[in-house]
Amino acid sequence: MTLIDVIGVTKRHPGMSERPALHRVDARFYPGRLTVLAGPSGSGKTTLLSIMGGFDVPDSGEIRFREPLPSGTAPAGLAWSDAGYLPQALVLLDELTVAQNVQLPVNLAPTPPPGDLADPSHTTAWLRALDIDHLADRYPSQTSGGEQQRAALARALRLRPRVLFADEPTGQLDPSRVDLVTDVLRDYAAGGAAVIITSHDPAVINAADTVVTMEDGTVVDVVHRTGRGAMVPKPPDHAPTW
Ligand SMILES: Nc1ncnc2c1ncn2[C@@H]1O[C@H](COP(=O)(O)OP(=O)(O)OP(=O)(O)O)[C@@H](O)[C@H]1O
Repeated sequence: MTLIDVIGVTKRHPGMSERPALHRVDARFYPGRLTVLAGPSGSGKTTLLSIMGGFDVPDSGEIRFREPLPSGTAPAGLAWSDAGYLPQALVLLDELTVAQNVQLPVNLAPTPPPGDLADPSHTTAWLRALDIDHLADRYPSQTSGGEQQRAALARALRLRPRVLFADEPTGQLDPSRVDLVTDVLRDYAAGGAAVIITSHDPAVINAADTVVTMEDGTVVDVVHRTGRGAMVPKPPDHAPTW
């Protein structure tokens, strides 16, 4: 079963007169998989991700969420516990420390998170997993771009969302940290979440369970892997549109 269906989505940004950013895009996203949106610069990856995450709206077409996501909800209505989003711009708050930034979704949640999820030990665990626990008490401006990127990823994962959207999550990292973050994303997906990211990095694309390749605002190829390196053209329940 899919978790997210993208159905006939077209998007023309303001000022785009000719080719739209997305043209009748159909795509399906599955839980338990790390999916990479790949393709050349300007092919529409960020636009698709931001529409799925509720930061932009399509001109036509729709995004459908399936259980356990709240079906019938528009992307902008998703809670942080449903969907975490890592934008390219990171948007860390400068007046909060790294740890406080990561804890922020707990403090902003309209209802208390379940179990002990509010406990700051979860923030510490994400900081440790992403190798930035030694920076917990620094302010973002006192950290490197790659460290800020990992802090923003920890924040997106903090409420253990069922889907994670991440725009170029390794774009500012050196190769060893690319491997670390890729492993974290793979492990998180293996726990049952849909992890959907954009990337140009061959190492990240190679580690993906599914690679959706875009060109000129359309999906031109979808490859699912059964295990590392083993490629299959389609999953068993795959629909003919893919
Ligand atoms: N806010 C905007 N206003 C006008 N055009 C935009 C805007 N955002 C994106 N575009 C255009 O839409 C198209 C798709 O852009 P998008 O950012 O989705 O591509 P991308 O595949 O994510 O690129 P990259 O790999 O460089 O991040 C491009 O032609 C881009 O110039």
